[in-house]
Amino acid sequence: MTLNKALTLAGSDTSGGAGIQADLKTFQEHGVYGMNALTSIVTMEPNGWNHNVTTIDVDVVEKQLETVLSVGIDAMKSGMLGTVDIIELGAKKITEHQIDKYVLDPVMVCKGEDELLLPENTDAMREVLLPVSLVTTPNLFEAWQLAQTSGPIKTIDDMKEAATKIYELGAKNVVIKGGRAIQHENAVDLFFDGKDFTLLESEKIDTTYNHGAGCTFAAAITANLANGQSVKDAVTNAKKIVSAAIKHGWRLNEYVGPVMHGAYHKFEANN
Ligand SMILES: Nc1ncnc2c1ncn2[C@@H]1O[C@H](COP(=O)(O)OP(=O)(O)O)[C@@H](O)[C@H]1O
Ligand SMILES: Cc1ncc(COP(=O)(O)O)c(C=O)c1O
Repeated sequence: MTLNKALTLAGSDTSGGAGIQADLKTFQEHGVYGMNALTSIVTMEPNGWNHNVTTIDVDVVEKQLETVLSVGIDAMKSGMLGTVDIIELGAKKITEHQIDKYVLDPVMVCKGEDELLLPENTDAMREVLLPVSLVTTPNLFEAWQLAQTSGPIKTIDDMKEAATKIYELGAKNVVIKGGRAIQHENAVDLFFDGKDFTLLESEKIDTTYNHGAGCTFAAAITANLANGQSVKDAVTNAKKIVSAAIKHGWRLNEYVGPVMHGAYHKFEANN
């Protein structure tokens, strides 16, 4: 038996809910063999849970990418990338290795923190990663930054405007995650393939235990693509996975509640 293979180029969330940990757990849930190239390590201070980010040297990131790409992959995603050098390296490898199933999760902030990590990273993602992506999955804040719309995205019409701009920047498919913040009764994501807008709706869950939701969503899309699904099916099915993961989110400690990555298959797949 062989398994389809996926690569995540992302940071390590030492607390286990987001980052490569979320990606590899989600790949596993989809029967996909996960491999990774680590870009950064996020640690938390026990007193207050403030985040510290240590970036991996770009040469070491390149060696990891070469290791995985020499094996061969069916799909790839990226998450927290750390520096412009790593972003440019990612784009170069995607082009050189003709990776056509690449999902760009343009991670700019950790949940609950509004401050942009590094503005130059956003510019580099816009310029070199959007054009090589098959799908990109910004949240409302990230879509605003990538599309450079006049103000924050609040409504479905705002999402449509931003999705159109991000498509024009080169992403072949755009999913803007409305989540709990969008002005709508449901958690609505907007899917745009350059032709049609599709709203993906699920019940808005009242929880703060949502750490890792964005990573889990993008990883599920990547796994579905690795397994041969169309982009639209991959995104639609990933929405079910992340909704269940949020619904069953849980309290890790007084500071953070991760999603339950495997909740869909554990609790809901047979209902
Ligand atoms: N409270 C919520 N209830 C239901 N779905 C949600 C909720 N928050 C986020 N989602 C969904 O989870 C996925 C990830 O979104 P989000 O958490 O906004 O991403 P990110 O982690 O990048 O900020 C999206 O499909 C979004 O609609
Ligand atoms: C390594 C890493 N990647 C990505 C994220 C983003 O997580 P989320 O999926 O909650 O947006 C975080 C947040 O803490 C992180 O530590």
